[in-house]
Amino acid sequence: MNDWITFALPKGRIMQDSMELFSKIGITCPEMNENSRKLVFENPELKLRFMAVRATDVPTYVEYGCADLGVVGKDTLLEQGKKLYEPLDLKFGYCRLVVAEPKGMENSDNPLNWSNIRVATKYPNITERYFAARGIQVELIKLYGSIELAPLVGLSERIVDLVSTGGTLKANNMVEVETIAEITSRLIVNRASLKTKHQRIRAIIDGLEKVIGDEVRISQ
Ligand SMILES: Nc1ncnc2c1ncn2[C@@H]1O[C@H](COP(=O)(O)OP(=O)(O)OP(=O)(O)O)[C@@H](O)[C@H]1O
Ligand SMILES: O=P(O)(O)OC[C@H]1O[C@H](OP(=O)(O)OP(=O)(O)O)[C@H](O)[C@@H]1O
Repeated sequence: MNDWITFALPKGRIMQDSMELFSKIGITCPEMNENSRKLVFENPELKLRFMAVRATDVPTYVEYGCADLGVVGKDTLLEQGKKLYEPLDLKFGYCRLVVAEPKGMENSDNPLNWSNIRVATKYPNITERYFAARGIQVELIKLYGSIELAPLVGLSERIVDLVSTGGTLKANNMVEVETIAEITSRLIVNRASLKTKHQRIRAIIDGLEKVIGDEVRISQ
């Protein structure tokens, strides 16, 4: 089995973009198109295996070598701070990590005057670091989803969360006040696999790099 390549892919929105990109360098898995509750899919002809995992668990599977390669949002990498080899920005999954607050509040609320604030977020480490660098003390409330609910019910006025279309903020009567980071999906690689399966992994990285470069050039 050691000549197989295993990918850890997040079950959510990144999965389809990942497989679309991989198909451009011949990495495919017809078994994944079947509707099932399976978590591992194989393409025996190409000796490829795909694991469908929670987005936040992708770095763990790659770190421990259960997967040779993984696709994960930069937000998750920044939050977890694991030392993983991250050779490629895959350029999809674009969104921004922002500070937001209820609409109207921004008129009287100058971020330069913040000294002690409460923030609800899925990203406590990034949030803590971001505000600490500016000398702002932050009381963190860790949530696991639907972050935009927090200000509506008085849990916290401010949130740190991802924004893509801006639709969720708007629907919940909130506005962005600061951008913390621009986010895209990244390819991550297990360091030992990079040595033991060097040829196959190098070919995948180089192939993807070329496809992404070509796409960027065409779109410019
Ligand atoms: N609205 C969005 N638009 C574009 N990309 C997004 C958006 N929200 C999240 N992402 C990116 O997709 C990644 C996975 O998000 P997804 O919603 O699929 O999983 P999740 O529910 O956040 O994670 P988990 O399953 O571990 O709780 C995020 O880490 C981020 O990089
Ligand atoms: O700007 P938009 O295009 O509206 O996207 C932003 C929303 O997408 C993500 O939530 P997700 O759908 O992952 O749900 P969750 O909050 O339950 O994690 C993010 O946490 C925002 O809530």
